[in-house]
Amino acid sequence: MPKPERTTYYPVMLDLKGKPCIVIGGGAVAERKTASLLEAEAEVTVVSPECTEQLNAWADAGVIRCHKAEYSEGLPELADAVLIFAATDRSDVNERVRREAAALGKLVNAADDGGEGGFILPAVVRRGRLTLAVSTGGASPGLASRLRSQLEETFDDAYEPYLDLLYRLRTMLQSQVALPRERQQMMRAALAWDLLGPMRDGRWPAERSEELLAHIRRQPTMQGMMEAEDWIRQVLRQNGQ
Ligand SMILES: C[C@@]1(CC(=O)O)c2cc3[nH]c(cc4nc(cc5[nH]c(cc(n2)[C@H]1CCC(=O)O)[C@@](C)(CC(=O)O)[C@@H]5CCC(=O)O)C(CC(=O)O)=C4CCC(=O)O)c(CCC(=O)O)c3CC(=O)O
Ligand SMILES: NC(=O)C1=CN([C@@H]2O[C@H](COP(=O)(O)OP(=O)(O)OC[C@H]3O[C@@H](n4cnc5c(N)ncnc54)[C@H](O)[C@@H]3O)[C@@H](O)[C@H]2O)C=CC1
Repeated sequence: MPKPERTTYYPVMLDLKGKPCIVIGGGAVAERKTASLLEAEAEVTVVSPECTEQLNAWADAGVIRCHKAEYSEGLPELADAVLIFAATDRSDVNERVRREAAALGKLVNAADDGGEGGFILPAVVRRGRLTLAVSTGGASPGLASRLRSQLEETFDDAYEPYLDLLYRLRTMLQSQVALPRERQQMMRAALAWDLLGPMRDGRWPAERSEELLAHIRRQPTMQGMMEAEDWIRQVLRQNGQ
């Protein structure tokens, strides 16, 4: 069988907080794209004569801006947008959005093509600071969705406090340990403690993380990390390992 053409997409994590984005169309697909933009705290404008109940509720609550009109070229919101989404059920309209975006040198996501507009969306799992994204490059969005469900089972809520602890530890070491090599060594030691399991099964309650951080703050060296490790072992033994 001849190998069909394949695009190698470039994955990035965008910070869209407070950034203007525009969604053309107001159906189920537009709602899903808008929901993920809101999760990222983007400023969303929707342009569509008809909108889903949820989109209307967001507009009424002032969470998004909504223009109840058909798309037409030259919208200032489109020119200002960092990202553009064409999500109507009319391929001719989506194509016009794609052309206008291209003329402005902007990236566009078109819901009805295999990614010609510049970018496609992955299926996403979030656990606090952890983001897992799955893409099949447009080959099978349904499979991307199924894999996302599987990941949701494997990667549970324990990752949220676990990553919060790692984040706070890393931030502390960045300000207290001057040598990057020593910091890296200390972070490797912290990862090896593998506190995820104990956080999951209740052997490591949240206040223990505070105590651990205080301990390392008092002695931000490899020696301090080794002593912290002994203390962790003791805590876990007490809590019935
Ligand atoms: C190229 C891409 C462009 C883009 O939209 O970014 C695109 C395109 C198209 N999707 C279609 C159909 C479906 N899309 C989904 C679901 C999702 N689609 C998403 C992304 C993408 N969809 C991008 C590629 C992603 C990748 O492959 O990696 C997800 C991951 C993310 C999101 O949308 O936020 C989200 C899952 C979220 C989750 O569950 O977590 C389902 C399943 C369902 O609804 O349950 C179906 C029906 C089953 C099926 O067809 O597989 C059609 C055909 C329409 C038709 O037949 O008319 C097209 C158009 C075409 O292929 O030309
Ligand atoms: N990328 C994806 O994940 C998926 C993409 N699709 C594609 O996305 C398209 C849209 O799907 P749904 O949201 O389910 O359709 P829908 O029929 O629920 O919504 C279509 C929306 O487009 C709006 N619209 C129509 N003409 C317009 C215009 N001239 N200007 C502005 N808005 C206009 C309508 O008001 C309506 O809100 C489908 O036709 C299909 O091609 C479908 C499923 C998944």
